[in-house]
Amino acid sequence: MTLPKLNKNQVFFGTFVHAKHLGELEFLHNTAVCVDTSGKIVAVEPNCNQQKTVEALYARLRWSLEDTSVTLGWDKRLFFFPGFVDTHAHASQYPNLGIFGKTTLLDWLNTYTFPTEASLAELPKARRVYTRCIRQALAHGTTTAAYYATIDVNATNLLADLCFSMGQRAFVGRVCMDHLGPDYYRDESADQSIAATQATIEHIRSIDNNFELVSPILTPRFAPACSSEIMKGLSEVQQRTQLPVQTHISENVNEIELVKELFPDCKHYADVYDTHGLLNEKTILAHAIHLTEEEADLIAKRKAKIAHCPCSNSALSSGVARVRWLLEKGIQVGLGSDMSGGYSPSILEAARHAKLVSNHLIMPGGTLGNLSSEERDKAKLSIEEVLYLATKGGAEVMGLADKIGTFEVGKQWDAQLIWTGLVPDEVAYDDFTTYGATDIFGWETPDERIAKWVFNGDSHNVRKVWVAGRLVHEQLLRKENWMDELSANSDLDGVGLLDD
Ligand SMILES: O=c1[nH]c(=O)c2nc[nH]c2[nH]1
Ligand SMILES: [Zn+2]
Repeated sequence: MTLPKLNKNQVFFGTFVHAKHLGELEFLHNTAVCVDTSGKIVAVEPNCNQQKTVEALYARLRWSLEDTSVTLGWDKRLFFFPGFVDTHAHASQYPNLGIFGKTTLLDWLNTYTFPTEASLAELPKARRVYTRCIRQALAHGTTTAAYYATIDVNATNLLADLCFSMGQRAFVGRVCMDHLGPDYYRDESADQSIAATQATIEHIRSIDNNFELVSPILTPRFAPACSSEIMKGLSEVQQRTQLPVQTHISENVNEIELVKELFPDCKHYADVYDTHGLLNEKTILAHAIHLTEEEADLIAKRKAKIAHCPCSNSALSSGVARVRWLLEKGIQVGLGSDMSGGYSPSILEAARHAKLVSNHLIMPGGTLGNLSSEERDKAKLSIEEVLYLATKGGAEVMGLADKIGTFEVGKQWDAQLIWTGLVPDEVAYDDFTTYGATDIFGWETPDERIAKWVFNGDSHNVRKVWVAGRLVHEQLLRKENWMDELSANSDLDGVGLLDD
């Protein structure tokens, strides 16, 4: 199968905000973005006048009014933002969001995680869990995700089917683990694990043969759960298929001790993956908290990527990753929800948490608390930086930077429409939608509006979400065309409409 073409071209009008470079947000006001029927951006026209632009653009693109649908975002409380990229998420752990008590990694796996993952061999349950996971991720603006499923082939295939049918761009990995896991949840052997992985690759090829939307990803769970044979086998599959790889590294101090015991001939944790042929530019390593200088240098040399998972790192008391240090080594970093080590499906939550834990790192008593004040200030991440990690950084980590992450000609229309105002009572479904948490008065600068959204926003701000040009989520409101009416009546300075 291939993705069917859309039946219309599309033009989106309004303000577009994106991060083309680390630490910089670009605001494109009064802009039109044109998307063709393959979901690709074919024109970005700043400073446009709606009527004139439509006429000129349609002439240039040879589009006609009948073939084109228009989405208006003419209101200062609205902006388009690139869809979020979740570089590390366990879809199979979705029912456990928020449930972790006082556990740390290794007892958390045994207490909560392995029983839940094993239970998804029951396909009706897997369907419920995966459907709700994808729906929530889309509703939070996540247009692309790197998912771990479980060891079960049928349930993994089901996750891939659901991503494809619900329209989420995804990497879907069958979890490989022939060691450490309990008897009831472990691969029988390395050979069986590789054959099962191969079966999921074939299945995904059968639903999306060019891996346009959904792609397989090789998924050795983490070194302590994998024999040398399984890792070597997966490396051979990777050399043959060029598929991406995802795994965990250096998350927890007890885990690192375990890796030393299990692989005494390896120099360190990163060396385990390197000597088994799994450390290369297609590898996504989650956490990377306690890496040594030598490990980080090796990761940089191999061009492997890092999924920073701050919500999980805090929830499981794992530690604080030194993101600035990783970035300065030239390592590409994205954000991961790591549900359900992380407590939230939201990459906006991961972004705000990434900012806050970078402050923790340099507080008195923090890992970098003894640095000079200049160096401490540098270690902190800015809002612009965490939004870059949430979008373009994530795209780089997933090897998709030529396709997604910013609003540029040639990229796919993977986007979210964000609303930062109040919603009239007659339109909202509940009080929370009416009042929201992002309360814009109207006097804020564009940067301040973004800051208020980053620290107070959630899925209530996400009005519409598109992947590859397809509308995949729309927030339910009582009055369906409320947004269009608002834009049509807006004088571009509509803030204050609802003020007391
Ligand atoms: O955060 C994590 N979640 C997991 O499921 C896992 N498995 C191994 N290591 C892990 N870390
Ligand atoms: Zn994880």
